[in-house]
Amino acid sequence: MSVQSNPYAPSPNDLVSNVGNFQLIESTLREGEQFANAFFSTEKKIEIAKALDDFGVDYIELTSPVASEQSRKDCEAICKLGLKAKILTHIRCHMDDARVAVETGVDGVDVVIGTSQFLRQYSHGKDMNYISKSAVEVIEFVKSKGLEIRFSSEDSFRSDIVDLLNIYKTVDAIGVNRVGIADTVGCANPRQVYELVRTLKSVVSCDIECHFHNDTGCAIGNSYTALEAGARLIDVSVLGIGERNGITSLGGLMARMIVSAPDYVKSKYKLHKLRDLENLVAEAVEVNLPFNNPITGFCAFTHKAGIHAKAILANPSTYEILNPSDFGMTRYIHFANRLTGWNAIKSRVEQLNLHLTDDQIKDLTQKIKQIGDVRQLGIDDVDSIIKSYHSELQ
Ligand SMILES: CC(=O)SCCNC(=O)CCNC(=O)[C@H](O)C(C)(C)COP(=O)(O)OP(=O)(O)OC[C@H]1O[C@@H](n2cnc3c(N)ncnc32)[C@H](O)[C@@H]1OP(=O)(O)O
Ligand SMILES: O=C(O)CCC(=O)C(=O)O
Ligand SMILES: [Zn+2]
Repeated sequence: MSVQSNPYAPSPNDLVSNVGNFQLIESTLREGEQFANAFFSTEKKIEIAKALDDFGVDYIELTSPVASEQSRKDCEAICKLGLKAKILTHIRCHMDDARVAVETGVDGVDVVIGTSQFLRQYSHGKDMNYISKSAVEVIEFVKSKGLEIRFSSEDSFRSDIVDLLNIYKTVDAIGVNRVGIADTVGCANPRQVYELVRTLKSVVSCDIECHFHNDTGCAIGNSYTALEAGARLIDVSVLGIGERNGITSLGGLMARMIVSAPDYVKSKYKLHKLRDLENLVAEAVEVNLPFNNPITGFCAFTHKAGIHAKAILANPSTYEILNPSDFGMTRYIHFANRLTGWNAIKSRVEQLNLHLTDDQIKDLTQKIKQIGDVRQLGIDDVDSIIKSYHSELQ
């Protein structure tokens, strides 16, 4: 059989794509703290930061140190842990915030200010001239302290494109490390993302980071498209927790990226730790893992209908684009239902170490379906139907 190249990988001729060379800014301890249910004690923040670091994220973003006294102390405590991931804090575009941030021990500062008409009018009330001046002042100050600095325009997709490009050009010219695009209200679609990132890439030389809210369900798709268009960094949080219904989820993005850049993703991230990480955060914010969560949802690798089960038993790739073992998970063939087929039942008979001919298994399958027509079946039910069918034949 000929070796086929991966159809989901970027084309080798696509020189702008960062699909196989992306970084994660993990924001569970910043955006995630804005999730309605979130309250993280200092100990819990430290536990989550260590788990994120162990998973392999590149950056950990923390709540602004001016949010509260304890937020500042927690930021300092996490900086002292000596993690491999770089520690960032996230502040308004204001010298008062910047002065506090640079004293916390962080490796870098993420600065943001709204550029859309909505935010200019109703949030901070400043015009583009003021925004540009304060951005330059904050960036030069943070740089003078030897720290990384990123400048981001909040609500980028509802901002005027000329305003956006001007401010990004200004900050790029003074040596900002990254610029950020933020889909603060989750309004952007993948095509708009591709166009904005490509346009921005043609006017700045620094890296581009993207932040996508999931109000309209596009966060993971938009993140992928941003990387295709040349963005380098994506903001994520565990389970996607954040303001409203949150942002790109770490696990969801891993699912997408392992398909397109398997070697990169597997070598960089400890994927088998994803489930523990998600359980840790889910428990901390008192939610269950969503049933349809990519990778770790309880049925993410469960195959039910007979047609699926037969093919999966023959070759899992028929109905799986992700390999559960890459994440320390296992697949499951759901045979105790009326949609089952004789191939699934045969597999169960073999697991029970029983011997029946194919014709007997087909007959047995019809009996299981008859019972499945009147009530929900459990594994134990079907196992006893199989066992009594078998013993009646003896
Ligand atoms: C889209 C995002 O998620 S951005 C990140 C959001 N994160 C946070 O808000 C962190 C938690 N926030 C807080 O603890 C508080 O809001 C603080 C400490 C930052 C500010 O608290 P307060 O001074 O009481 O102000 P309040 O929260 O009511 O209003 C926000 C203030 O920030 C100003 N502001 C808002 N965005 C920005 C910005 N990007 N740059 C500079 N100033 C800004 C507003 O003008 C307003 O100032 P005002 O008091 O002069 O009107
Ligand atoms: O700093 C950023 O880039 C994003 C800020 C934010 O959370 C948002 O705009 O939704
Ligand atoms: Zn956000």
